[in-house]
Amino acid sequence: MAISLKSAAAGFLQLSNRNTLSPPPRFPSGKPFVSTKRFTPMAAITTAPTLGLSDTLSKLKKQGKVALIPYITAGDPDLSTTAEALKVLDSCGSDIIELGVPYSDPLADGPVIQAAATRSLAKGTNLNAILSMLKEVVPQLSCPIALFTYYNPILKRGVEQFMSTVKETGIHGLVVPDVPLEETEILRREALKNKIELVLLTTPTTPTDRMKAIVEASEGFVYLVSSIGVTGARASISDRVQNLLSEIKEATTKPVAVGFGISKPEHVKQVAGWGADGVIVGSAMVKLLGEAKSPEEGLKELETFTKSLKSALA
Ligand SMILES: O=P(O)(O)OC[C@@H](O)[C@@H](O)c1c[nH]c2ccccc12
Repeated sequence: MAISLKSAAAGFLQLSNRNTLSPPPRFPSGKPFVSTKRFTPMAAITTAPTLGLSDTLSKLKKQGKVALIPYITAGDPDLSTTAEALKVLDSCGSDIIELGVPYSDPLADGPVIQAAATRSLAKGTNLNAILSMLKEVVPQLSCPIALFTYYNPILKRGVEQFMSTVKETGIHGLVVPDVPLEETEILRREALKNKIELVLLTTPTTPTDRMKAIVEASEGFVYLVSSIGVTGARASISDRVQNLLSEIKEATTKPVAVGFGISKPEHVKQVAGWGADGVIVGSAMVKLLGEAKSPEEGLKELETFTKSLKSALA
């Protein structure tokens, strides 16, 4: 079941109007992730710590570049492939990677990401397994990771516990699409305490004063949702994004990344040309990985696709 992001005008998704959040999902009892691939400890020790989200984006801005920000769903088709996919995305020039925690009720997701979450949960993927995988893989990456989760898995674990556990993995950012602005205070406080950048989202139907509050509170970058509705590749990107970008840029000097629907090199070029500091591509990446004939096939297609998007930003 997906709800239109139109309702996000009141904050994010209308979940804030719920008296009680739906019961948190029961995470399957997946085994902790144990990679078959070992990295040489020296690589981990000598790798310079990666920059955070905002530092990465301001460095790119100084170079006159726009960030490529892929999203993939953790555990689809499986966690070992996710670990390899993070390395492929990093080596193909991704500047930030959004890693999605699969959730049983992904209200803002379209069919591709919903199906990926269902497959991943059916495989037994859970937050603990994702975090142990990240502990192993993050030191091998040169780009920062932003963990992407709905609000419930955070509430289930407790905000303080969630933030400190997540910080131990070395990730830099957090994106929570359905946290109502009114409830971000505790999230922001705990995120700041753990030096995690909490990214907030604004949409085409968010009233200007609310957009300004969101932009003010957002860390790392501001996520501009390009169109109403749910995630999913679109044939074209609305040129309304250009005006939305200028409105936001009048309100802040923080970097703004655009997501929703972007699925081709020409989309990437267009959105970058409209002044975006980052371009987010999710469903198109998830489809390649999750629907390939084999994990190896999916990783190869992911590499080719990511390189095509990267060259569109050159
Ligand atoms: O899938 P798309 O249309 O390329 O959009 C990016 C999106 O996948 C990613 O940022 C995301 C995944 N799930 C979300 C839920 C809400 C907002 C954003 C997201």
